[in-house]
Amino acid sequence: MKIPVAILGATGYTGAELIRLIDGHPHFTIAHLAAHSQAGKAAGAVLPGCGGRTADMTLAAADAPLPEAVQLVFTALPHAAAATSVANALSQGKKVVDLSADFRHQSAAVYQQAYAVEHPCPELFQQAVYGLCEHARDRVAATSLVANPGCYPTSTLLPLIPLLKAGLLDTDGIIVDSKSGASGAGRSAKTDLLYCEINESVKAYGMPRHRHAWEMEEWAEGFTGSPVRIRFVPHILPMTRGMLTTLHLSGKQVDRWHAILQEAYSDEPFVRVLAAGELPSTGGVCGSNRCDIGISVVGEHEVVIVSCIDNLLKGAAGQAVQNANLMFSLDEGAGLSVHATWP
Ligand SMILES: NC(=O)C1=CN([C@@H]2O[C@H](COP(=O)(O)OP(=O)(O)OC[C@H]3O[C@@H](n4cnc5c(N)ncnc54)[C@H](OP(=O)(O)O)[C@@H]3O)[C@@H](O)[C@H]2O)C=CC1
Ligand SMILES: CC(=O)N[C@@H](CCC(=O)OP(=O)(O)O)C(=O)O
Repeated sequence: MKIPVAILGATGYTGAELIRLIDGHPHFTIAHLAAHSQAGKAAGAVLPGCGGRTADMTLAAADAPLPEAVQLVFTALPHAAAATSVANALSQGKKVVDLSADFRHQSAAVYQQAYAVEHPCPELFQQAVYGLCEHARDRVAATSLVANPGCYPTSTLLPLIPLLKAGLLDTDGIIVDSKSGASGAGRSAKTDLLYCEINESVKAYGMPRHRHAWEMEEWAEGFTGSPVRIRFVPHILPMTRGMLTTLHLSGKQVDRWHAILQEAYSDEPFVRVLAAGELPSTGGVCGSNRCDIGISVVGEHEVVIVSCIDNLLKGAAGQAVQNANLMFSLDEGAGLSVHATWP
């Protein structure tokens, strides 16, 4: 018997990716799909990529009661809107993986600083686990609420955490420069994301402090005990999906850093540390749940690290399924691919 799953926010980009992953999953099955402005329509009428019998499912309203049989709920809703759906699902005894930012912070004060809105249910912060799977397995397995990490923080924290743990990084003034495909901004139309405005163009945004800078700093310290100061500049590129993050780092014993990262992730199917000096590309990871990390020593104390993920997979729906697998004591890689859709 497969485990029945609900996806709230099924008509968005991450929702569509969740449908694809859950429909192909050996242990989960889709029992309920919900949307907001598109509620009442068939999934296939709103999602051109959705096929099979799932395309005929009617989209419920995001706040409609969940079927009793549902054991797991993915909330792929905008931040602030997600929190109340999460609270409702938990009160009905469901496990929840929340893809929004609503439970990624440890205090309402930090959330409010980063998102400029008051949190609707801060009492749930206590039970939320920040689901960066490779560093939070045991806690994820033991909770009913996983806060799925943001895409930029995932691509930043995976290379940073082992080096911080080794105590070799200068922690003051880490520069994180990221590039994202336009699907990172979601499906709702925004004028600055029109084809004519992003095609043949690259732009930086989110300055002076993008909301993910708080998340990166909070969890770099949360996982390692080392307070860090991060200057983060995101960019949007004229491509659909993929994320490339370049970290400009300094510290000591830089000749050891490659080995430290390799050792940290040698048994991890979804994190690949490339040979010394080799750098990754988004094309090498898109379609997979992998994070590829490349490292280049550029001075006696200076290093450039480049990490790549698919923002919709390891940066969102893929990591969400990885977390769900852990919550249900399944094979962590069930339903996920280590292979990209290359070329
Ligand atoms: N895109 C990405 O790469 C990543 C996204 N995320 C996060 O995942 C969540 C979903 O993102 P994404 O799929 O890109 O978003 P989209 O904008 O593509 O989709 C949003 C979804 O939420 C529904 N929705 C919109 N407004 C409301 C509302 N007020 N109440 C309830 N439901 C609503 C929409 O329904 P309808 O279509 O019916 O209006 C749609 O299903 C967000 O919190 C986002 O920050 C996290 C990591 C990466
Ligand atoms: C390109 C783009 O706009 N990206 C989004 C980040 C992706 C996202 O959805 O953010 P969460 O991970 O916090 O949910 C942004 O900068 O706000």
